[in-house]
Amino acid sequence: MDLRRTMLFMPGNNPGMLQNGGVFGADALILDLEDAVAPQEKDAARLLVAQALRTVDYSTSEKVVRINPLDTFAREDIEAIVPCCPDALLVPKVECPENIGEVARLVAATERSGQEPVKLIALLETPRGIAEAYQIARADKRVVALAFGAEDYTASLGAKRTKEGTEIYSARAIVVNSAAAAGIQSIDTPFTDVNDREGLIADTQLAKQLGFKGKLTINPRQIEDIHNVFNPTQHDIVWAERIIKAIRKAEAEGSGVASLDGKMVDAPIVARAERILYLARLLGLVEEGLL
Ligand SMILES: CC(C)(COP(=O)(O)OP(=O)(O)OC[C@H]1O[C@@H](n2cnc3c(N)ncnc32)[C@H](O)[C@@H]1OP(=O)(O)O)[C@@H](O)C(=O)NCCC(=O)NCCSC(=O)C[C@@](O)(CC(=O)O)C(=O)O
Ligand SMILES: [Mg+2]
Repeated sequence: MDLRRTMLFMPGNNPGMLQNGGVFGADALILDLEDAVAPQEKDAARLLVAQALRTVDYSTSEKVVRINPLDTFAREDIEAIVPCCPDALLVPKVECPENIGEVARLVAATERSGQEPVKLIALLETPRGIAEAYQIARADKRVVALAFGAEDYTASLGAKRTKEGTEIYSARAIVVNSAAAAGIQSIDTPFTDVNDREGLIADTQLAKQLGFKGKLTINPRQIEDIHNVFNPTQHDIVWAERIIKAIRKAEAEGSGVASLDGKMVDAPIVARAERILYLARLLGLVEEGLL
């Protein structure tokens, strides 16, 4: 599983940000050719992003490029960017599975032989995209995640954005459920007030509670807080270890159900504990081979 707790946007027309992106420890970096770049700067940004992919060391961060929508500059973006070996493309304003099919076809036609296949992440930010989320998630084997964009979504709805996010609750739930049904990740919308730490933490906790596996990120100062929310706590890890021990003991005694602190422990609880320990091992929070 690829970690995508944070996916940091870097405007594709900002050489300083593109140069420094690797030092912040984001799980993924999104070199943006879409909304962060004005129409008259698209050509220059495409060249800059291609150059950055070839020359900048982004350390362990996944390299993702947000291309433009199919009805604008997607073809030019794919032709210029795919040969520079990004790990994935973030495809904005995806409305139907055919959009993904078309991008996948263009990517396949551009990839060089022997090149690692470029993954796709579908950004759902329109009412129709939300309505077709599951079909989009299953549209092509390259699709590894659904991401949610609340600003464009609420603009299309004509709904007012609030800090509490009641207006995006149902769309968030659909994105999470559709991604899980298709066996891929879901990534939440960015929190746009970079000076409101408390708000960011609360919004990320809500996203995690709903089932999201990460959050789009717009500023390096947001990374640590988002990681802290998505990382398993020491309390989670201790709980998960106790669950695994309890179920192993029950199994040794011929039972599939255990009891811990008076609560039933069965398969879904064990699966949750295993996920916590898997993530903890991936993050180096517990020793390899423990349990
Ligand atoms: C928000 C702000 C202006 C704040 O500026 P500030 O100046 O206050 O930041 P400071 O913290 O003071 O910066 C301290 C130091 O960090 C450097 N630094 C800052 N940000 C950095 C970064 N991202 N990458 C690398 N470096 C960075 C900076 O250069 C400085 O370096 P230095 O001068 O050397 O000290 C700035 O972060 C920024 O531009 N973010 C990216 C915004 C963006 O990409 N938006 C489009 C994508 S979202 C989108 O499209 C979603 C959606 O699709 C979804 C939907 O639909 O909902 C939609 O449609 O909305
Ligand atoms: Mg958008």
